[in-house]
Order: sequence, then C-alpha cells, then structure tokens
Amino acid sequence: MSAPHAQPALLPVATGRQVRDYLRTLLRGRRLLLAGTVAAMAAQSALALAGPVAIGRATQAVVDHRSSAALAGPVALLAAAALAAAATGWAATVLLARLVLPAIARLREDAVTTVVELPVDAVEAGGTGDLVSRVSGDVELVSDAASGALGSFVGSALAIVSALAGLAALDWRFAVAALPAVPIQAGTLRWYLRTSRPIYAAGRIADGRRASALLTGFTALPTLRALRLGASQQQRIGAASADSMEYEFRATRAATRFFGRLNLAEFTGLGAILLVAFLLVRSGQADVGAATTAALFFAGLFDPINALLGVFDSMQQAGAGLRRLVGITTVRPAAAPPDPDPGPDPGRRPPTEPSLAADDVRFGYGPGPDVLHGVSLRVEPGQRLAVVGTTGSGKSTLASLLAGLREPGAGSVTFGGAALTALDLPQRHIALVTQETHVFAGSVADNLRLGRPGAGDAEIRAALAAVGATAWVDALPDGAGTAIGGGGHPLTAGQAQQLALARVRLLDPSVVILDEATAEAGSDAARALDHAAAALVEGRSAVVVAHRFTQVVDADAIVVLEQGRVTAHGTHDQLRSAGGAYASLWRAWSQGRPADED
Ligand SMILES: Nc1ncnc2c1ncn2[C@@H]1O[C@H](COP(=O)(O)OP(=O)(O)OP(=O)(O)O)[C@@H](O)[C@H]1O
Repeated sequence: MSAPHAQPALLPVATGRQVRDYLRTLLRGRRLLLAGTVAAMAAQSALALAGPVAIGRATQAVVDHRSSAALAGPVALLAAAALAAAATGWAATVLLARLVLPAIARLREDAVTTVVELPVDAVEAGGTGDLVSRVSGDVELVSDAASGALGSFVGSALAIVSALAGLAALDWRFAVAALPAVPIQAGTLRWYLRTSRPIYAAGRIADGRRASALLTGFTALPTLRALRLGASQQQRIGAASADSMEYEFRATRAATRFFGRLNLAEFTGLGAILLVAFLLVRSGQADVGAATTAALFFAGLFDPINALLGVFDSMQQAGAGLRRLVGITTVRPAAAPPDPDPGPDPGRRPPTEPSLAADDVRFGYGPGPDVLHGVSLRVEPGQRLAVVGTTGSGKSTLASLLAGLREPGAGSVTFGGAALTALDLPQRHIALVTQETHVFAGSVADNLRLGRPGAGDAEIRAALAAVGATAWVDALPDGAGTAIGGGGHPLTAGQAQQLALARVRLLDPSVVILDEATAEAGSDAARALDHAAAALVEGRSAVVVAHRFTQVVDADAIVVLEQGRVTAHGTHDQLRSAGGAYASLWRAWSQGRPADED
C-alpha cells in the first residue's frame, strides 16, 4: 500500500432534496405525459396476467376431460391479451422516450452550461479530472439509466404489484402463502441498499480521483519527465486505480450475495404456494386450474423481481451520478436550471456605467497564503491602465480577477458598479487575452468566428488585417479556410496570438485585458503583436499587464504591483521621476532592450 496522498476537495455532491428539486424542474409541464406513461406501463403489466389465467383454464379443461372446443376461450384470451400487450407496450415505450429523452438532453445542456460558467477556482480546487468524470461518466450513467433501466425498473415494479393483486383475486390464501417470501426479499433489499449505496457513491468518487490522477499525469508529462517524477506519479495513479477497483469488487460481492438470498426467497414462496394449493385442491376449495394459475402468478414474479433488483445497480449508480451532476450546479446557484420566465432581476441588469474597479481585493490560491493584499484600482471608460511589477508580484492573478475568471476572497471587483459575480456573462463586456492561447480545431475563420458567430468573410478579413495577419493567412494553402489546431496546419506562437487578438476584436468587448499577450514572441513578431494589441485596445478601456515597456510608456495610468500590493500609481513620467520600483524596472528594461525597439 502506498503512502496516502493529499486529495483535492472535490466539487460538491447534491443532497437528496436538491436532486428532487432539480427533477421537479425538469418535469415541469410534463405531468400529463408522466401520467400517460405510467398508465400505459400499468396496463401492460396487468395484461401479462392473462397468460397464467389462460393456462390455468386450459389445465382445468384437461383435468375435467372436456372437449378440445373448451380450449377456444383460453386461446382467444391469450391472443387478445398478446395483441393488447403489444399495443400498450409500444405506447409505453414511445411515451417513456418522449418523457425521458428531452429531460436527458436538458440535463446534459445544464451540466455543460454550468461547467462553462464555473469559476476557475472551483474547477482548480476540485481537480479537472473530477469535472471531466462528472460531465462524461456521470452523464453517461444517468442517460443510460434513464433510457434503459428506468423503464425496466418501473415496469417490473408494476408487474410485481399486478401479480400480487392477481394472487389475492384468485384466493386470499394464495396471497397469504406468498407472504413468507416478502420479509426475506424486503430484508435482502434493505441489506443490499444499505451495503451497496455507500459502495457506489464512494466508487464514483474514487473514479473521479483516478481520472484526476490520470489527467494530471498527462498534462504535467513534460514536467514529470524533466524532474524524473514519472515513477511517483505512476504510483499515485496506481493507488487511485486500486482504490477504484476495490469498490468494483465490493459492489460485485454484494450483488452476488444479494441474488443468492433472493433465490432463497423464491424457494420459500413457491414451496408455500404449492403446499397451500395442494391443501385447497385436496379439500375441494380450489380447482387445479386456479392452483396452476396461482403457481404461475408467483413464478411470474421471479423475472420482474430479478429485473427490478438487477437494475437497482444501474439505478443506484445513476442516483450517485445524478447527485454529483446536480452538485456542479450548486457551486454557483445562479447556474441552477433556469426558470423558463426568470422575470426582472435588478441584481443581474447590465451595468449602466462601464468602468471597471477593484476595491480592496484580497486573493489567495486555495488554502495557500494571500497573493493579493488589498488591491484597489479603477479603469475609467476608454482609459488604458498598465500594470507592471516583477515576476510573481500578482499581475496575472489580478488580471484574472478583473476578467471575472476568479472571485476575490475579500473586497470586490465591479463593472459599472455591479459585482462581476452578479453579472450575467461578463465575458460579453470584458475579454482577457493571455499568452496561453488555444488554437481550436477548425479553419482560421472558424477560430475567429468563436468571437462573433455568423461573422461574414469581410468581417473576418478586416479582423485579420487589424492584427496584421493578412499576409501569412493568405499564404496558407486555403487562406482563411485552412484547417489549424488539432493536427491541422501548425502555427507559431506569435501567429496563434494574432488570431487570439483578432478573435477578441470580433467579440468587441468594452474592456480588454491583455496579460503579457506579446511576451512569448521573438522581436519581429513582438513588434507586430504590439501593433495588433494597440489596434485592439484602441477605443475601449484596457488593462495591459506587461514587462515590455513599449506597451506601458504611453498608458493613461500605470500601477506598480509589488508582492501583491499596489505601491505606486501615476503616468510614466511621474513614476520615472519618482524613483522607486518603476524607475528601476524602466532602467533595467531600457538598458537591455534591442537598439531598434521604440
Ligand atoms: N494557479 C496557481 N496556484 C497557486 N499559486 C499560484 C497560481 N498562479 C500563481 N500563483 C502564485 O501567485 C503569486 C502571483 O503569481 P502571478 O502569476 O499572478 O504573478 P505575476 O506577477 O503575473 O508573475 P509573472 O510576471 O511571472 O507572470 C506567485 O507567488 C505565484 O507562485
């Protein structure tokens, strides 16, 4: 057994009540469909009783030595019941699909929408693997159960009720004879639920941890290799896998014992029914036909009981999955299933005065120490604010808070007076460009249209021209139609940055935050990107985080960040003549800069 590893605080799991509330919202306005589905399934179960009744009557006819004409009635009953059962079965399947499939689609949409809107901190705290296992594995579990096991579960439950009612209708003593099986079945079920529920819930959590460990292994591969840490990560993955496997073994062991105990219940119940039937027939209180029907009714319970309890596995796993999925939506209550008519909500109105402000903002990553200690600043409409500071002073952290990607631990970030967290989709107003630009699989134009879906060719060309990318895009095999990203035509870091800037230009936010967007590039490319960034910033409010002073000197205002605190604020000339950290940074940069840099 390996040493225990610190485990991330996973995303929350919803309570039973939260899941019920969510399901109620999903089924809102579909009550009639629900009732119709249950009615069709109940009719199908009742019709299944016709088989044992017809066989009982046929048996009695043989016992009574009646002519073969006496079989006509039971045969007609069988045929009519089979036709009616087929019709109700078809109706039940169609209605169930109409009820369940849109609900599953909505669940998937809600899960994805919520995930897209989750604060970065919540995702980081829980581990990306946990999130991936929820939106893939758990969604699959719930979808599969809803489209398969759920129908089987409800159908079997109704079949059991019908068979028990049929037994009682034949002779109450048959129903009484079946009773000894019930406590064994009930006890078995209770034991199974008590034993397996925590196993499944813990098993899904262990799956999430395994996915987290695997994902960390993949994403951190270069670092792990560079530091020769592969073996310890492998050990971590091995421990997580062993944990997850152990839960599978425990679940299988519980299921095997469960079915063994059920066989005992079947043996006991059928034995008692046959004994009662024998006594009733011998004393002339029941005929052989009724006894046959009773035995068949009881034997007819085996399949639905096994099916019901068999799908309990999937239903329980789906229940655990559903609680984890609904749990995601509880991270940010505003992202819960939206009300069809939310009505006016003063807290979520778009801001009237678009100035971006941080007020006494404190922030730390997870349980670690604060990296921002009471930062306050204000970006007036149309103003360009530059943020400078040494490595690790908190510039990128501040940028992500100003963009609404992270939430301050204390203090507030507001846009037009409204807290960013209360705004609906702040990205429409505020866009962040970092040096980590992702090239999406698709054409150059597709990559740009993410900023403005439906943008025409002329708009795409204008955006490319504005960031100085026309020449190299035209030189690609299919121009803006060339496939890039995910195995497509390779791009340099500078080209990917240019596309990111062009995309944001199409998005046309009121505030743009540039976080060292040009730092990665070589000197020629850096100059091109500086121009592209300047074009993007033109006419809107901007926060520019940069080490390159070409982006700083003509800013309207500059803040200097040192160890998470704003230590100076002013224009380039003011800060330069004031000495201090800014003057040293300026001196260091101007002495080291290339001769042709302006
Ligand atoms: N995801 C993270 N988890 C934990 N700590 C982090 C994380 N990102 C940054 N930090 C820490 O927060 C502090 C501020 O980092 P930040 O990246 O904001 O500084 P920066 O001024 O942008 O640095 P640089 O110029 O090198 O990009 C540093 O001590 C850094 O180690």
